[in-house]
Amino acid sequence: MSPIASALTIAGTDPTGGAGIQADLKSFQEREVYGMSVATSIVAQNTLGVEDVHHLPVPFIEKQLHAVFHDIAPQAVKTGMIATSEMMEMIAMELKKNRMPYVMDPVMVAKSGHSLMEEKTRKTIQGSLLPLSTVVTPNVPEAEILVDFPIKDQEDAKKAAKVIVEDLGAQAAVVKGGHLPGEAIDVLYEKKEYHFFKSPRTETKHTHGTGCTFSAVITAELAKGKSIPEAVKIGKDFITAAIHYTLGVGRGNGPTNHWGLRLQGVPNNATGGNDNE
Ligand SMILES: Nc1ncnc2c1ncn2[C@@H]1O[C@H](COP(=O)(O)OP(=O)(O)OP(=O)(O)O)[C@@H](O)[C@H]1O
Ligand SMILES: Cc1ncc(COP(=O)(O)O)c(N)n1
Repeated sequence: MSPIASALTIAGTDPTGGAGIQADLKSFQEREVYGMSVATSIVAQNTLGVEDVHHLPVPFIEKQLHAVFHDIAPQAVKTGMIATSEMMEMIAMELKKNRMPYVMDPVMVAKSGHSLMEEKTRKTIQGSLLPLSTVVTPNVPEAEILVDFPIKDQEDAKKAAKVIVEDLGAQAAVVKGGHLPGEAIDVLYEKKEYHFFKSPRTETKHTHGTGCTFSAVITAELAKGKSIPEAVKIGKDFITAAIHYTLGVGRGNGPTNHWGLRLQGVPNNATGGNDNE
């Protein structure tokens, strides 16, 4: 067993720290997992919206990945914003060479409405990254694109999670309930079973980066060797507290509180890494 667990995020940036790589690193740190990051796109954004996006050249993203893999082997990896098919195909090749638990957050559109993924890339996912994933964590609009049918309620979310696993080839899928009315219920489908993770809905506009944070915590817990349902449970508790203990930062849709769960006195369960070498 490695002395400590480490995790890698491959994603876009948010200079205001609420979403993307910055939110992922804060989440890894809170779970006492050593965090590493590879940037795919530099995004000029804040809590008011996305101003501009600069994609890094694919060979440069590849160099960053090599820099990590040649030095510190992570025990788990996640992807967030992967804007182009070329990026996606290169990352898929690297993940095939470096196998470890892999969480895919299929980021497509920012809450502010700005597209973070080219239209044609939405289809590339299915043939490249999705079948490699240990857990896929779409929100409702993303799941609708992946499965190609509307999701109006929990029954539809259940169907979608099953299709993502049984037809599209992910090991497990969590369809998040943030965009459905009522309680915030996330549906996990894994090993032919459903698990439901429920929390009251907090009435707030400060939900910037909730999906990034949730999937980063799942990644951190898989790096420690937790099972998928255990990791999702911790992810859900973490994001529920992060939304509840709002910081009130920012002029728009503010970030969540990454130390919210700590305020409830919940231990981080730090353990050694899950050896997958
Ligand atoms: N208002 C809320 N109150 C409580 N939980 C919420 C709320 N909104 C979202 N959640 C929870 O937050 C997590 C992320 O869900 P959401 O559907 O917002 O993801 P997302 O749209 O991908 O997020 P983002 O695009 O901001 O990264 C899920 O566990 C969801 O249930
Ligand atoms: C780099 C990056 N990744 C993901 C999101 C999604 O977060 P949200 O939907 O809350 O804007 C984002 N805004 N920026």
